[in-house]
Amino acid sequence: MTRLDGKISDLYDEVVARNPGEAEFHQAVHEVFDSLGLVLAQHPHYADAGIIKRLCEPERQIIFRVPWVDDDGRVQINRGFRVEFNSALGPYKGGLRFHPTVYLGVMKFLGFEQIFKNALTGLPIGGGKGGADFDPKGRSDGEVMRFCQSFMTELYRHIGEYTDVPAGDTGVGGREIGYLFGQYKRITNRYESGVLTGKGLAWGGSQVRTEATGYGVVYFVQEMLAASGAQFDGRRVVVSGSGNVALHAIEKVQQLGGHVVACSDSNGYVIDDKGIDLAALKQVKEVERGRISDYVEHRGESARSVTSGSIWDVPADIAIPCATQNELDADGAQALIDNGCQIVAEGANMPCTPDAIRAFARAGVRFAPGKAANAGGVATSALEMQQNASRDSWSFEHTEDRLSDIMSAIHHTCLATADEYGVPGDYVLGANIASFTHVADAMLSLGVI
Ligand SMILES: NC(=O)C1=CN([C@@H]2O[C@H](COP(=O)(O)OP(=O)(O)OC[C@H]3O[C@@H](n4cnc5c(N)ncnc54)[C@H](O)[C@@H]3O)[C@@H](O)[C@H]2O)C=CC1
Ligand SMILES: O=C(O)CCC(=O)C(=O)O
Repeated sequence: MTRLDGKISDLYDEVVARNPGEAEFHQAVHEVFDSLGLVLAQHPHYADAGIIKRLCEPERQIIFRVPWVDDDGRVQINRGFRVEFNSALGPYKGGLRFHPTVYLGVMKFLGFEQIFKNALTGLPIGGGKGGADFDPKGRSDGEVMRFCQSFMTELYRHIGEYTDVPAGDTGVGGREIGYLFGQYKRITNRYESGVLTGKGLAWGGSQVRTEATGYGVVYFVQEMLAASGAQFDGRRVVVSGSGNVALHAIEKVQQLGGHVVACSDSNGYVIDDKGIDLAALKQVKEVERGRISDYVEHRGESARSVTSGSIWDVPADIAIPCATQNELDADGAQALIDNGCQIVAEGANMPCTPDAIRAFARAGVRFAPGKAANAGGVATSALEMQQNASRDSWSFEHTEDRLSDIMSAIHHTCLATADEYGVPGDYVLGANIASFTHVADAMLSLGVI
């Protein structure tokens, strides 16, 4: 990572020293700090009031044991987390991730990002994140249910409609939210719909929440194209991943006239010259829960599977990384640049390494950071909270219109802030500065807490 300037560099060194061994958290903090020099030059009072230090220290970090019994009758132990990072703008809000790579550093990077992402939505939600080092892959429904019930048996005492509102993330979808909500309801004897989002449509969920992150990132790209008078219009798009965010990003690109030619999972990627067939992909990933290579069997000659190399070698006008953190490095960025890619928008959280982002900037590739581009998911969660609070349920069309308006407003905020600070077109600086000042001003109003 590059060296930061002056006072902000000392603050960064302090964060690293206070949070040893948490590389992903350091990376997320560094990315935000890299934008703050410009703000502090004009508004030194943010540093004087200790706002930056306070922002880097979670308000509360909960770590707990999650014991459960597998199908063979063996006792399994996992570690659960909830990092309640910042509640200046509203109750802590952010997803739960179930994945074997989960540890405190990943939870803190995701919770830290969530503060700024949620601020950009303009909705009253603070930032938090949670999860467990549980691997749902290969587990039966019964095992997933018992795990979720045990996880909630501790988590329930920390969350609530006005306190902390978890949702899904990697490894946590509708099935898991159902089991978590069921256990919360049972323990508390309260039908508190607003305690979780991403619920089923029959029991308090919102239309469009499932689709929202993937649709939202594509709406954001549509705005980036429109800013230079362009449209999707048959442009070649590569989307990494094949989970919730990727599937719905592919769907929306296709609806808007783009041509998605490749997608992936952790085993490799597929290229389909005729364009990814979404029905076949959903069959493989959502019904059969198979590998991405199985897609080829559904498609015949137009598709092929690649298990070595990188999806970023596939020529594309637009790249939308939707899988996981640090999946697109400097080599991947160079391959995209060499093939003429013009736009990269992060559907996942922090999928591009700092070197990749610098390479895009040098090459003039327009780059949208996740905290702006993938904010549609959490924004629609906040819309779900609004519907729960008013005991209402909106139509798909109305909710999607709200999502599209929110993504357009975030795009406008990024560019307007970048202009204001003399860095036109810089989405990273625009997103970081706009969200930082929003949260920082709220924190200043609330006093030293
Ligand atoms: N679900 C949501 O509403 C939101 C998710 N995100 C972020 O989007 C990303 C994906 O999340 P979801 O789609 O919800 O998770 P998911 O669990 O539904 O899907 C993850 C996908 O990524 C693939 N994958 C994992 N590691 C990979 C690798 N190294 N290379 C290629 N593919 C890989 C998996 O095979 C799977 O297809 C995560 O970074 C998550 O934090 C961000 C905002 C909201
Ligand atoms: O909908 C939510 O509350 C969480 C979404 C999320 O985890 C994210 O934006 O990364």
